[in-house]
Amino acid sequence: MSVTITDIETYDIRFPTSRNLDGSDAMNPSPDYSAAYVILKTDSPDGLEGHGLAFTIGRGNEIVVSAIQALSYLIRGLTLEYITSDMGTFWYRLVGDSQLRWIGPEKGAIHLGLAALVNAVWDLYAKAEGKPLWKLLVDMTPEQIVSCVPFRYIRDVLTPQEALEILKSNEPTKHIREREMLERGFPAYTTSAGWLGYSDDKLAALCRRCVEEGWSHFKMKVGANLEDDIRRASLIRDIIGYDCALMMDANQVWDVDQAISWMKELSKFNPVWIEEPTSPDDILGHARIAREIAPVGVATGEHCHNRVMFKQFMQANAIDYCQVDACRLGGVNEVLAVLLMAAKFGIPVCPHAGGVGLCEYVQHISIFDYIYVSASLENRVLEYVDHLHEHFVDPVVIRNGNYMPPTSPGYSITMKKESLEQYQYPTGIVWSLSESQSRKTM
Ligand SMILES: C[C@H](O)[C@@H](O)[C@@H](O)[C@H](O)C(=O)O
Ligand SMILES: [Mg+2]
Repeated sequence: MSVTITDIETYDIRFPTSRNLDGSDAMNPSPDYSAAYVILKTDSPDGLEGHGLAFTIGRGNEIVVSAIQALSYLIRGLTLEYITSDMGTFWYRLVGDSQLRWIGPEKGAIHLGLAALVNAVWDLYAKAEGKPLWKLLVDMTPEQIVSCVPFRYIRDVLTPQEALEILKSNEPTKHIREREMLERGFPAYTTSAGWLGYSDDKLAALCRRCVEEGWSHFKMKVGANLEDDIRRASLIRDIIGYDCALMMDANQVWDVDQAISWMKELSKFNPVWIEEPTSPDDILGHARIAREIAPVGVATGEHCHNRVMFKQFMQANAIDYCQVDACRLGGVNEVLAVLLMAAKFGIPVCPHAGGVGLCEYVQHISIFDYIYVSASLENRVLEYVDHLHEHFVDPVVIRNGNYMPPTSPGYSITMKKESLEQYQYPTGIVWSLSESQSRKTM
């Protein structure tokens, strides 16, 4: 039975995370985790909907909501059958609108809006098929997957034929890895303790709790002040020891030379990687940093806005870890392109998560990547952050520091109705109350 997308609803959802400095780092001292949220309404008698979001950190979320609205005419009235008969062409249709393309192309707010919409379509598709997204992808043939991938601009490093070969080589054994995932889950690391705005006491208490909960991989924020970084890294190492892995994240604050000298100081804490050491666009800068601070690895991706950027990072030996982001790239289709390129280059994919809904999204990506694309867990860990999961209908499940595969149909990104109401900006109760309180105290 065919399902038609009849309407597109958008929501500006913001959580006041800056009040506790959750999510704070050297570049972003007070983020309000936010979602430019979209619901695809359909004419299905059982109320089938597709949900998607793009993550932002507060102000400007309304711009991404406008981007979704601007793109929505390209989807309204289409049937799911028509879209899924050729997902690749559908993706080019969204990315190819000549007038909208001018304000990208394939980057910035317009691409974030596109990501929310594309992911909403995949959510709808997976729900209609009655499968979680990772399973929908795992059950596809290599040819079906390749037909979803945008190869434009990346054929010089990965042809459709090569992509097909990667998938075909893993197809006969994918059931073994699927069983393994269902039993053990996908290994994760936690960023929950290491936010820059947390006091030493809070940092220490959270690290202790994470060790008790079974975590063995930790990420801390660095980059604002070297003495603070050294003190905090010693504190963390005292608690987690040297058998656990420690990652560091500078969120783009350094120049290239500064990144190298700073990391020479911090390398005694044996970090696995330094993340976003400099501008996310400086591919050759990352390559130099990677050369000069090895064996500490270089990771980036949460601000890597399209597959072309990732292509060049990989070609230039500028990244050791590829941190794809489910809604910075243009949704599932473009993520598939990056997973396949990473497999060809032998670069581990460790997606960016946290934020709001990013953990819910990327668990599907990593599980699919392992089962069908990379077939390896070596050097692969998926980020986890313990915030805001209570707002989702189908929140992530963590067991012993591993993500357990979602079982409900869809992309796990559907937010609870009451959360959408309460956190809508600026009219939801959470924001209207704080507005009236601040007026009273003026
Ligand atoms: C502002 C955000 O919390 C960032 O600090 C966060 O995405 C971070 O870079 C991460 O890697 O989780
Ligand atoms: Mg980061």
